[in-house]
Amino acid sequence: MKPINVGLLGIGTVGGGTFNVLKRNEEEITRRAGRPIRITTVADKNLEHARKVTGGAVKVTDDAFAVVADPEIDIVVELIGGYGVARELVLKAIENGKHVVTANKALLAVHGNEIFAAAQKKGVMVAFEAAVAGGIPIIKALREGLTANRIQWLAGIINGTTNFILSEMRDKGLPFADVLKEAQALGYAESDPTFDIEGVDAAHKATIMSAIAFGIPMQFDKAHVEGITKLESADITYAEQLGYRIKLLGIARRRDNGVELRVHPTLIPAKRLIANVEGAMNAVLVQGDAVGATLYYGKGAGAEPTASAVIADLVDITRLHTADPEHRVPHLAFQPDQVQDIAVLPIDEVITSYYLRMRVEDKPGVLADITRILADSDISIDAMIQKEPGEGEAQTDIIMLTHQTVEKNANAAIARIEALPVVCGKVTRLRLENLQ
Ligand SMILES: NC(=O)c1ccc[n+]([C@@H]2O[C@H](COP(=O)([O-])OP(=O)(O)OC[C@H]3O[C@@H](n4cnc5c(N)ncnc54)[C@H](O)[C@@H]3O)[C@@H](O)[C@H]2O)c1
Ligand SMILES: N[C@@H](CCO)C(=O)O
Ligand code: NA
Repeated sequence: MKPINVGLLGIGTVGGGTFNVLKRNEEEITRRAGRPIRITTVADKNLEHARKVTGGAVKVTDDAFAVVADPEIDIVVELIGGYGVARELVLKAIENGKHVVTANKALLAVHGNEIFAAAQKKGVMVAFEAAVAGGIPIIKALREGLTANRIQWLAGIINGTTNFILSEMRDKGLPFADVLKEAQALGYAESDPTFDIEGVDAAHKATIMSAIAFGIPMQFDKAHVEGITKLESADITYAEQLGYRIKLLGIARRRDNGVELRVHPTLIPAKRLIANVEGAMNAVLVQGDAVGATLYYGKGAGAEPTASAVIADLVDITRLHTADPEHRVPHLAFQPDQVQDIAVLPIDEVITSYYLRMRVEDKPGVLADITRILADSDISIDAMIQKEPGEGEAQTDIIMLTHQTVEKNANAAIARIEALPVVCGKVTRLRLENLQ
């Protein structure tokens, strides 16, 4: 059996994992793929490290462009990351007629439309299972397993670093900065960890999933992105008291007038399975009209879990590459000429429930003033806590959970509440999803 030849660009965390798993499970993988998958060349700008990992078994170079131009290479695996050189290398590989496997969600969310169009034109495959939720086969599930369904919404814990931070802060009371350093040492974080903690990485992944779920282009620039850096521990505690957990969720939801695409800290009922996903684990909940709710769980980051997805893509390509391009699974689940230009809704138009925390004067009638404003705006209250003021304190906290409303309506009501003389400072507002 003639091996399929792979050029590996970047042998860091994921590249190293890919190299090792491919070697360890070589026989089993060959039995599945139908022919050996052989890494023939590794390109990494850190030559010494690349030589150490590969142990002299393959050709090592610091010139990734030479690899994408090498006529012997059938598949290029891009594990460098970022939008710069990675974009150039992927486009060059496609131009040279090579299939591409990438774990680079940033690249696909921002330049995916260009990359998939180029691949389509050239008749090559671009596979990216590792780009969303690492080892969980969520791309496969959305693209192939759920094709009978009109997918209504999906919501996922799709950033291991932030889920790890939230879990460790809640369980062990550890400070944010210390836990972030630990996540970096464990290889979960992006090279720029602000992408993790500010929600950008999760938004890249949600963007990719929204395209496959709804048959729309990548619209990362329209996604609403909020991270966990402004989250206060008081809200994590109050949420627990009300029976909720706070998770950084990536949400994509079909509405009559467009698609919601948003990442933000979200209260979810503690009794939901997904609320109990802890540490660096990921989980994605997908609601289809025929299948109902389905939940996908597993390791979303780290060397070997991510390598698992990279290699699954290599096997898929090995099996399919001799197939007529017309008969392959479409890159983005829908046939390329069937992608619909459905717009992502501005965040003001999103429909969700809210958690509101406000500091108020401990005076009669305060609660009545606040509930009147909410009633005027047609916002129902679902649950409430009013704290006793501390010893000698003239102020106290009120926490409310509301029913669903359009965000602009909630914002207008909150502005009126903040204008009340008995309300001190800003109202803390978090979104809440029941995920049903
Ligand atoms: N680490 C994870 O758990 C994880 C999970 C899923 C997806 N990803 C994605 O996988 C990709 C790789 O991530 P990683 O964590 O392995 O990163 P990494 O920083 O550990 O590895 C990147 C490697 O690329 C090399 N490199 C950088 N510029 C280069 C260039 N111009 N030419 C050749 N080599 C170059 C670096 O020397 C390094 O060895 C990123 O797109 C990341 O978002 C990572
Ligand atoms: N930085 C990412 C890696 C996996 O994509 C995370 O923490 O989930
Ligand atoms: Na995946």
